[in-house]
Amino acid sequence: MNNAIVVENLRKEFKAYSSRSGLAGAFRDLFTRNYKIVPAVNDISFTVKKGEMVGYIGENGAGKSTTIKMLTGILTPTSGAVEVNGMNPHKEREKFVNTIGVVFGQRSQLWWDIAVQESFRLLKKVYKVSDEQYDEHMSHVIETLEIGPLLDKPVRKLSLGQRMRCELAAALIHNPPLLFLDEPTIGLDVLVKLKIRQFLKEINEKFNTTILLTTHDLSDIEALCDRVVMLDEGQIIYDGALNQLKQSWGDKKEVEFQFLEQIDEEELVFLTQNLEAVWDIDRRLHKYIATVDANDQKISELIASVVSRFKIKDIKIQETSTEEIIRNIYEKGFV
Ligand SMILES: Nc1ncnc2c1ncn2[C@@H]1O[C@H](COP(=O)(O)OP(=O)(O)OP(=O)(O)O)[C@@H](O)[C@H]1O
Repeated sequence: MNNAIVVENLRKEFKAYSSRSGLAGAFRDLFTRNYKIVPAVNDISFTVKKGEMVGYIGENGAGKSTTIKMLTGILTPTSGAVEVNGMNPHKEREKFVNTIGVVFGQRSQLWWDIAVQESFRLLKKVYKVSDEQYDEHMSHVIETLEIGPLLDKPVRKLSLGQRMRCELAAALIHNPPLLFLDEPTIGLDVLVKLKIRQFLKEINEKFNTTILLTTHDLSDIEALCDRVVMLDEGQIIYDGALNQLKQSWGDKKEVEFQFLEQIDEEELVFLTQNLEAVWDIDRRLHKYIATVDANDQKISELIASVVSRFKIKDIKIQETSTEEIIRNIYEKGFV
């Protein structure tokens, strides 16, 4: 068995009630069955190999958390099949939960009012981890994530960055072969982010831990994942190497024109007709940022025509960043 996750035609439908206002409206909707069925996850299929670190990305509401909830057994699929670590997450629950670790960045897994080490102790019991296993594994985790001084503090007294490091440590108490991380670096400062990324790389290398990572921070994905699965309105729109995604855009570059003065509507039409996509305009600074085909001949012709027509202050050309590539895929559907 080489796969950690196998998803086949997975679907989750929710009832979307037509929002009548107030409690009475909500009850009326419920009893009059005034709702539409909306697929949050729409017949998706993908596999993740053991030891892979995969970025699971998509805009708000794309269906990422719903997928993770089905993969961890929190939600039951409407249809389709899921196999995680060779098991159905809804059967053999006790055995199953021992093989996964979960971090939901937006929701605490730790008990709010008790000291972190008490939470750890309770989880150790839940997962039936022996004292020896705990000491051997967790002393390293605690040291690497630098959470030793936090262990006797109640969770409610921790900062977000401190709590997230403790959440990650808690997900690792039983050293699971598979980690689901749903926005683990949300709201964290750069140093904590770097620490968490470094740590994830380390456990992946040391234990061959499989990681499915959901984040809106593409620098997390670039730092950790070779592969991305991209979701849009519940459907997979890209599944492949991050590098390949970049290469498919290798023939495009971004050009920033800064003019000396405001250009008028007619000139803007000329500009948009000659550029592939103008996507950012700062009228105050007379700046226009656009994607162009990276064919050198075409770029120099374009620049010559712009220079002859406008009073130019500055022109900058650069490779399109991954962030822009992905934004453009969502906006324009290019892959
Ligand atoms: N319990 C629920 N009942 C009804 N609709 C739901 C429920 N949970 C999620 N949805 C809907 O399903 C869709 C997908 O939501 P989901 O939370 O999976 O998106 P997401 O990709 O994780 O978004 P985000 O990046 O904002 O966290 C959304 O339209 C959401 O409103």
